[in-house]
Amino acid sequence: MAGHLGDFQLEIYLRGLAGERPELPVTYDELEVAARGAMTAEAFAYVAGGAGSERTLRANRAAFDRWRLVPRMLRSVTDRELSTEVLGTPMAAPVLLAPVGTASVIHPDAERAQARAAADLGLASVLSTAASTSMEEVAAAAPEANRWFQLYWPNDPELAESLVRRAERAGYRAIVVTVDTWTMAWRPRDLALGHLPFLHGHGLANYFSDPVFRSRLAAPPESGPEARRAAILAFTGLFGNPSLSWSDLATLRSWTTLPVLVKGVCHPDDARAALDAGADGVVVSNHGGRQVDGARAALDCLVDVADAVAARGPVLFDSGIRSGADVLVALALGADAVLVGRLWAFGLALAGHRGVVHAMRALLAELDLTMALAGYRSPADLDRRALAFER
Ligand SMILES: Cc1cc2nc3c(=O)[nH]c(=O)nc-3n(C[C@H](O)[C@H](O)[C@H](O)COP(=O)(O)O)c2cc1C
Ligand SMILES: O=C(O)C(=O)c1ccccc1
Repeated sequence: MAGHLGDFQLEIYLRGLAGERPELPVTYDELEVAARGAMTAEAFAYVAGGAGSERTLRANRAAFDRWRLVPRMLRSVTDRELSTEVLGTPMAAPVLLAPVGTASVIHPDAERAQARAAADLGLASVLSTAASTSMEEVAAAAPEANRWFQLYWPNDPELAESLVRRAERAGYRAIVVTVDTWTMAWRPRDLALGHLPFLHGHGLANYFSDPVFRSRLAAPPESGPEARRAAILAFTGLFGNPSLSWSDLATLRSWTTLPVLVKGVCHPDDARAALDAGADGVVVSNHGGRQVDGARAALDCLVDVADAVAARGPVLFDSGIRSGADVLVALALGADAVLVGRLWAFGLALAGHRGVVHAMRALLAELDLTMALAGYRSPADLDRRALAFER
């Protein structure tokens, strides 16, 4: 039988027959519990936590529970196709590994493991600006991976341009500019521990390796503890840019020929503004509930944004995807692909590269099996008629 992504299920049962239990959990909730035991309290708070009272973190989940698939039967689902292409990037399934900054607090292999896992599975992977491995090192570690670069647009325009040009040179295939995080939100779990990873030097590799950033320093960061502290402080001073407006997207466009996606769109008017300003696509996201506490669930924003964008460009979605069934719901509501953040991060915490592959394979297997059991052969066949809304 030609390989289905769902074959991971059979593989697990066959190993069970040989007396072996899966070493790692197959559900998000159990991955999170296990990952908690494998991480420092600080790292777990940082990854699992959200903004404020975490209302939006919870709302992201609650929104999924209101949509139910209405399975269809006897529709000949032997030949299934999950692969797709988004803005010229092929992917084995409409699932990307979301940018997760300062991943070295989670596991030393961090973004290398992210990109290598994506390559192993044929998925696309989005590298954070706030990575603990430079974009060139990640490219060298996973040259065959389909890599996109996520831009935190700094308030130093020359640095912004340098980051974008480096990404294009290093073979990244799209720029994902994140617009919901020009500063870190009020995050009580991190505040309670008084801990922010980048103040400890995590997630700064793209800055410390950048010629423009380095030219702003009195001494190179590696020349001693004092210089390193000064470089970290310089980073905090230029990380975000609250003065940006939609018209600035044209400047970003002028730096690169790569497709540009705007990540962090919730309002349909912002989706239109992004496309009017020259973006090629949008990512509906509330940053996994980490930025605006009280913000509407990302899934509830998806419907309105998908309607506003119509066929003008791809609509990607993240914030709250925990299972293959969740992926189906987001696709049926109009997403062309989804990103997952914490899921791969917890896999990383448990077993590095192997853990990321495991967590993603479990998601893809459930996606494939649930899609087929619900009567669909490919994501393109899904639309809102696949769902019922439960109050
Ligand atoms: C620990 C952590 C770090 C993150 N860092 C970034 C980042 O550097 N850049 C970015 O655009 N989004 C970042 N995000 C947001 C994710 O890209 C994504 O929007 C979010 O995790 C999706 O929600 P999920 O975790 O429910 O899948 C981060 C999320 C987490 C959990
Ligand atoms: O923590 C985050 O959500 C995030 O996006 C971020 C921002 C700056 C540095 C590292 C991560």
